[in-house]
Amino acid sequence: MTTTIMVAGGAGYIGSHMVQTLLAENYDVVIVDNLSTGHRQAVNPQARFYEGDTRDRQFLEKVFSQEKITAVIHMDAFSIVPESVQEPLKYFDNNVIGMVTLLEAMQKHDVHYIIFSSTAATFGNPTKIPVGDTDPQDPINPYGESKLIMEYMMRWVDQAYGIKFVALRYFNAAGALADGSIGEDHRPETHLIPIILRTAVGEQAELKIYGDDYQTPDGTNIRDYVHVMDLTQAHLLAVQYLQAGQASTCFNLGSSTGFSVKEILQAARKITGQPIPAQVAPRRGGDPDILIADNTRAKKILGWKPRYDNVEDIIQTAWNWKQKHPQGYQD
Ligand SMILES: O=c1ccn([C@@H]2O[C@H](COP(=O)(O)OP(=O)(O)O[C@H]3O[C@H](CO)[C@H](O)[C@H](O)[C@H]3O)[C@@H](O)[C@H]2O)c(=O)[nH]1
Repeated sequence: MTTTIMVAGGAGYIGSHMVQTLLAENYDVVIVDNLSTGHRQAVNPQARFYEGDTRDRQFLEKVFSQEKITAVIHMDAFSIVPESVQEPLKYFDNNVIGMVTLLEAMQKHDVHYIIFSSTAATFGNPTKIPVGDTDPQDPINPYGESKLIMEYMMRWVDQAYGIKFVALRYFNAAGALADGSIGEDHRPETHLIPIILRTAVGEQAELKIYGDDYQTPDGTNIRDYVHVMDLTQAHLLAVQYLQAGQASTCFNLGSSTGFSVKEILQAARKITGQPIPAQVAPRRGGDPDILIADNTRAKKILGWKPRYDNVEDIIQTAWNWKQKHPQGYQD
């Protein structure tokens, strides 16, 4: 019997890669996306696409009535940290209210499984590195707070209605499908690797390195870059984990290796063969010194095996995408 999976946010960066992984594994896929940050061109034609907003009860009612959904992969959220600080209500409205209506529809239509895109931002400034799955969560921005609220909501909803969840807390999602056919296209773009590659092709004069006075060996922030296709594999395993009757839980998803901004820049210079000018600028604000995941539990319990263990390989896939789509998606 085919299993139908709804990907909320399936036209977004991670969502479009998720859809690709599910289709490759012969799942039947339903995409829900309002295209506010996703792209029509990123919608995989092999999936059934419903254009609409997860906060819209009538819209969700239509989708859940027409489709027999086994599990929801919820990747639909705003995720720009500085924007969330400027406009917190926009984040609580989109992220938290969207989760309320989605869980309501799931309850009404007897959908028992949800895999949720959470974030390292739920930890705030971590109490230790690497960050373990059960370490204290204390967000320092509304984006992280909204995702933590969503984690809590799912716990209560599981208790009340038996909807099982796996929350996957991504560290720094990066890279693209290896053939460069889909990739990362945020507007505005705030993420390090796409900005570096934009600088490599001369679209931007120089990379601004936001601070070199952090408590790290070269003074720049250290992050844990994890390939987007490795993230999607973890979601697939999480669906299977819940279908096997396992308990709701949360996992940190990262490579468990950290790279500084300067190290990423060096790796990108090597991959692209371009000089990529860079200049140290003031701190951007809200950046913890170091974020590295402890991925032991995800590996042990889900059987997750990240395939990209080399940051140059990750950057290479992002470069493939950039070279094939210099202007990103055309919609
Ligand atoms: O032009 C730039 C862009 C980024 N950086 C630096 O590069 C590092 C990575 O920045 P990103 O914006 O690529 O990623 P973040 O670590 O800020 O954010 C990621 O992790 C967050 C959780 O901590 C959220 O989940 C967020 O959505 C996700 O993209 C940071 O030290 C940042 O200061 C620069 O120096 N220059």
